[in-house]
Amino acid sequence: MASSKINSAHGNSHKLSDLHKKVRIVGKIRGLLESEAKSTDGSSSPWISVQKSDGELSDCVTILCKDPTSSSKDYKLDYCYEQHQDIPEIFSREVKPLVSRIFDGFNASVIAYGARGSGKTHTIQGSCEKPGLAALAMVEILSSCEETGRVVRISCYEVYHDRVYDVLERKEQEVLVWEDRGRIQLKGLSQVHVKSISEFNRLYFNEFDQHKPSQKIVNEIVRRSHKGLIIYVFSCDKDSTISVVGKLNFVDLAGYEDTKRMSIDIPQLPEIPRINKSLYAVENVVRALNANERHVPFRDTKLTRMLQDSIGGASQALMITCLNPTFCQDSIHVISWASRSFQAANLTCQDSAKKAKSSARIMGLSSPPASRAQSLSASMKKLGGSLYYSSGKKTTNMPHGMKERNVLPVVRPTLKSSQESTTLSTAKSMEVLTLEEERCLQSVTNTVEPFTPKLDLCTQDDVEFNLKPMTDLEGREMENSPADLERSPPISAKLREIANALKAFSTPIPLGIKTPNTDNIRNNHVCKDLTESLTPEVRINLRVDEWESAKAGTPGETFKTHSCGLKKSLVQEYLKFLNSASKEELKEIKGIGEKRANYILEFREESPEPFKNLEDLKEIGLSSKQINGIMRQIAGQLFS
Ligand SMILES: Nc1ncnc2c1ncn2[C@@H]1O[C@H](COP(=O)(O)OP(=O)(O)OP(=O)(O)O)[C@@H](O)[C@H]1O
Repeated sequence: MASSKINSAHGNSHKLSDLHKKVRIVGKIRGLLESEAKSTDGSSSPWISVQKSDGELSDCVTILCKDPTSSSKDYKLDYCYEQHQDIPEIFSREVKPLVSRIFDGFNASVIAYGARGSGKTHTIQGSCEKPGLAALAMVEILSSCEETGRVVRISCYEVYHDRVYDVLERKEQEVLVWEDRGRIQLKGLSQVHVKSISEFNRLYFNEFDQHKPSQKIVNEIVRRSHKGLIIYVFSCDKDSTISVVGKLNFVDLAGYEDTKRMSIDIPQLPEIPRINKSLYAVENVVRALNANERHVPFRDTKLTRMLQDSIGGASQALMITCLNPTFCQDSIHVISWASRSFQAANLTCQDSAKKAKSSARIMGLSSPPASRAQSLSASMKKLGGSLYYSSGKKTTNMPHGMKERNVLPVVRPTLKSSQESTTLSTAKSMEVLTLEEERCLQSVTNTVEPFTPKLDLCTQDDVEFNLKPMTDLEGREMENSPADLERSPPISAKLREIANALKAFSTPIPLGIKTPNTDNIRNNHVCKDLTESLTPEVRINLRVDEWESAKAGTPGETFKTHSCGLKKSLVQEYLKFLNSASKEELKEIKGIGEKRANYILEFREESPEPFKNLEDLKEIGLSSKQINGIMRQIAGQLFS
């Protein structure tokens, strides 16, 4: 990976590749508590250690965790602050650059995540004596606003049981999270004008400390919730019209705790499963953002919805993974998740560089970088917004190439009225980012891939599709995930018919019939539309080639070959369906709403059979994960 670095306005170095990351993921190992220092044997090596292969210049760091119950494991993150590195250092290296972005019209978020007692509150909130990142940011923002005449306001909230409550103005009523054309509105959340740091301290510490005694008692029962602070910077023009310049969010997430491992002596709080669910939701959002997935599940919880305009789109976020200095199984869980999200971002960076390079090769472009984007967009326009190989085959590797006909709406910078102040700032940010990232993309990868920063808005289509269950670290579906609760009714009748057709197909296989008995199949066949597709190519392949070869193998091999053949048939049937079904039939399929159906039809006008393999489904805005999910579900229907 490119190790070239650029210096920010504050003398902090950031890798060029970091500019592509939505969420930078760093670790922080908490300092030892007095009690821990006493019980720690100074001669033994710590359970957690950080390796920086290239010193401070490392692109990433490796965190080695010694698990007494199993072998040591290592995890990679963007960076990790060790015990001796304290909050002011994290502030100047990580948060200060975000603060300066607020004044440029961007939103940003700093989120602390970790096991219980790992130092999240210490990092974000700190105390009057040892201010945390939020207070340090406030000092910086206030001093800058003093010079520019800008106004600072803050809001504090608490998310408890997926309900948002105002902390500065206590009331029974919960805060409502509304989305208005991509703008997140928090109805009922008070904003308080802050002019000095002492005013801020009084509001911030007093309000939160009501719920958080500074001296914690082990196994204490306190209300456990996520706590957030929003710092808004407003500018005031000559007509005294106030508009938001940017906002900076600080979130102190509730601690992760594995309930399965909790001792029976420790009273289990009823909110823990819900807390863990909401932590998974944050994880899923961060991973989707870093993996550059088209769909980001912001709608899974109130908290992720609240943060939508401050971690998605043109915003940037910092995730601080707080780690316990003494052995903690929950910290291993947390760091393995963080490492996965970090790697998702890296794979995306490498992937887009590779894709762009191969596109460049395919297009045979040899023009200098500056003119490449132009020539590319010209060819795209000529070809109706799609990229084509010279052979006429559509490329599937064009994550941004679909911008001319996005299935998911793309927020374009529109400068409308002064009422839309937040939109104004977002729009401005996006313009700036487009240029910045486009320039950066060209210098890092020397590519021709067009870059379109997007703020994905969830449409009704996405809501329908967004019912995929949240998964835990092992990819298991979480119990009672919102997706379970709202799981859509059984797959549409059309797919059931496909499944039935496939069941019918599967019958003759063990008999070793080389050509399908179409009469039998037709008799069992319930789907009139599919009668034409009773002898799919794949079936013949299975009979003649695979079945024959499998016959000679062990029962295991035979079974494998047949399963593989069935899988191929299922895929072929599904693709055939997408290539031929009417709009209404398409809309019956989970994941396909009005927009995707229109898009498919439009696609079919260009080419009679646009879907030749599952990869082609990416062109209707589905990610690999979503495609796999659909196929798994269809296959599951065979046995329902
Ligand atoms: N860097 C540090 N150096 C020394 N002590 C620390 C440090 N960070 C945290 N602590 C102490 O560790 C204890 C736990 O920290 P903190 O309350 O911030 O954890 P937490 O992750 O917010 O816990 P919870 O999940 O319960 O909210 C506190 O007593 C705090 O003062």
